[in-house]
Amino acid sequence: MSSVKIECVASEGCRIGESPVWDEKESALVFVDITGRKVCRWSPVTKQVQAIAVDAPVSSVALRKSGDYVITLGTRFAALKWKEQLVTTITQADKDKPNNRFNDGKVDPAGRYFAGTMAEEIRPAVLERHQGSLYTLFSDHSVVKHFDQVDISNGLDWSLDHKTFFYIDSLSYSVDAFDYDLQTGKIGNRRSMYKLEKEESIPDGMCIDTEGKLWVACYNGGRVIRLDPETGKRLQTVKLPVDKTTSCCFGGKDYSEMYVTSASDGMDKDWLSRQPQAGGIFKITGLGVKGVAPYPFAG
Ligand SMILES: O=C(O)[C@H](O)[C@@H](O)[C@H](O)[C@H](O)CO
Ligand SMILES: [Zn+2]
Repeated sequence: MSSVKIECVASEGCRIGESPVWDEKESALVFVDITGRKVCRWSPVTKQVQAIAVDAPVSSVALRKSGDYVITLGTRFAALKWKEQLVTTITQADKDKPNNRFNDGKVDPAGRYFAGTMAEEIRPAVLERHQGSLYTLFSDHSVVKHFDQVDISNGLDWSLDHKTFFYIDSLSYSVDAFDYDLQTGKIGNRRSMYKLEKEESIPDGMCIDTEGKLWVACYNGGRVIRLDPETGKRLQTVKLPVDKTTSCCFGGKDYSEMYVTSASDGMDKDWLSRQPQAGGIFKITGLGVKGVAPYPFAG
């Protein structure tokens, strides 16, 4: 634990960096800048970020079995062809809510794309409440709504045995668990697994490691925390040099490195001058634990 090392690998300065995903085929980290309206790809070899500009807030990106990516764009699920820089709509959600947009999303172990919505923020964490819903995009491109009344739909992942779905609605300050049916993609029996402490602030994106423990990025908390879903206890805290840590994933060789995205939206000049790396991408090594490869969307 003492050899934990944190490095800012891309300091381009996202407005809201989010949804980091390791793309093994490309040996690169894919992520989005939500309000910057960009899908980005960072190569550890060139140390450069390539970006594709899109026409709406892009809140998550996922791998696709057929190659390339799927994204949540505004209130749409869309396909993104990287080389061609081509975005095509798959389907739209929340048609009756023009002020909404998608937020975090992730593909389940069976290849279904889960993503939730929220009202557009007036400023960070300030928005019309209860406007969001959680959706699944199936491989046949049909969409199912699981529930509504969500404030800020955020981090999600599945337990190693695929029997539990973990989910964060940020303004509940809770990491929740559901029973998960991998056969059908249905969720049920919601309960709180962990309540954030005050200095941890707002729970945002999360990912699971190969020991079945959850890593949660704490927005305004400047940290990632490792939780034990069995006991509901926090096992570890890793602090970062920026407050607005938004999400995390494992990547790199054998998924032994952790990547953390961050945001700069909502910070004034003073705050930004104290944290010049705000909006950067961070690599954490020496955690002594590995992650699970991301699942590609099956459709
Ligand atoms: O990164 C996200 O998931 C949201 O889009 C952000 O806006 C923050 O989470 C939010 O401001 C804090 O709750
Ligand atoms: Zn988020």
